Amino acid sequence: MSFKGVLFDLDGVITDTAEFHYLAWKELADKLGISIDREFNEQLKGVDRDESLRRILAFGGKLEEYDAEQRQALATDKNKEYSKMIAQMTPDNVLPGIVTFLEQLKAAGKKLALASASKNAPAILERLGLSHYFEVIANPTLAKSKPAPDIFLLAAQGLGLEPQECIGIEDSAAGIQAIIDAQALPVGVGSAQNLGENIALVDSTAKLNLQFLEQVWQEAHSQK
Ligand SMILES: O=P(O)(O)OC[C@H]1O[C@@H](O)[C@H](O)[C@@H](O)[C@@H]1O
Ligand SMILES: [Mg+2]
Repeated sequence: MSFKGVLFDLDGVITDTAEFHYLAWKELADKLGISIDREFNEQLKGVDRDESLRRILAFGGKLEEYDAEQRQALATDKNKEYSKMIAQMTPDNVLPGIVTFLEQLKAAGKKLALASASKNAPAILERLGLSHYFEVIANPTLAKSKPAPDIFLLAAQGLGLEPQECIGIEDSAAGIQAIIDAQALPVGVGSAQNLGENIALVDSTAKLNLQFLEQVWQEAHSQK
């Protein structure tokens, strides 16, 4: 038996919007007098908009200064900047190897779903010209933020599969935790230092391919 579905994160896996999120948050943080760097940014990856802002404010010791309504206004400002960046995106912004990988998965009859925390996900997939590969885009407004497993559970359910029949692909620590807790099989894009020692990893999306996923699946299931 092999896996039947693949549940994809978007930002940092399919396209490098992780960088745009960072730049937009950094601009806002600078205005608030809070200095964030790329190392701190790892804690924002995969996490939803309000929780990201809360983490930035807490990092600057200013969380108590802003109530939910003020945070909402700040998050809207950030999203305006971010929206300007994504409006410039084209199919050239798809990360290396991803189109070939999606083609391979489709040809092998795998079902594909998007399990992104981003409310901008449908617009980004459109700009990248990739919407038609995905049967389901799980709605993040119906799910608790990663590391809760909800968005992956929703994505698997949308495909009509059990999470145990799926592989989840993520670039964030929060997302890997969500995949594990959903009981799907995680594959990380990134370093063991950021994502953990005990999961299958690639250091570049160019290394994602069907054969690699089949191998990871067989290894995980032969250990049982
Ligand atoms: O603000 P958006 O587009 O709804 O995105 C929410 C989150 O989506 C995740 O995919 C990103 O990794 C986070 O950095 C981001 O905060
Ligand atoms: Mg991501």
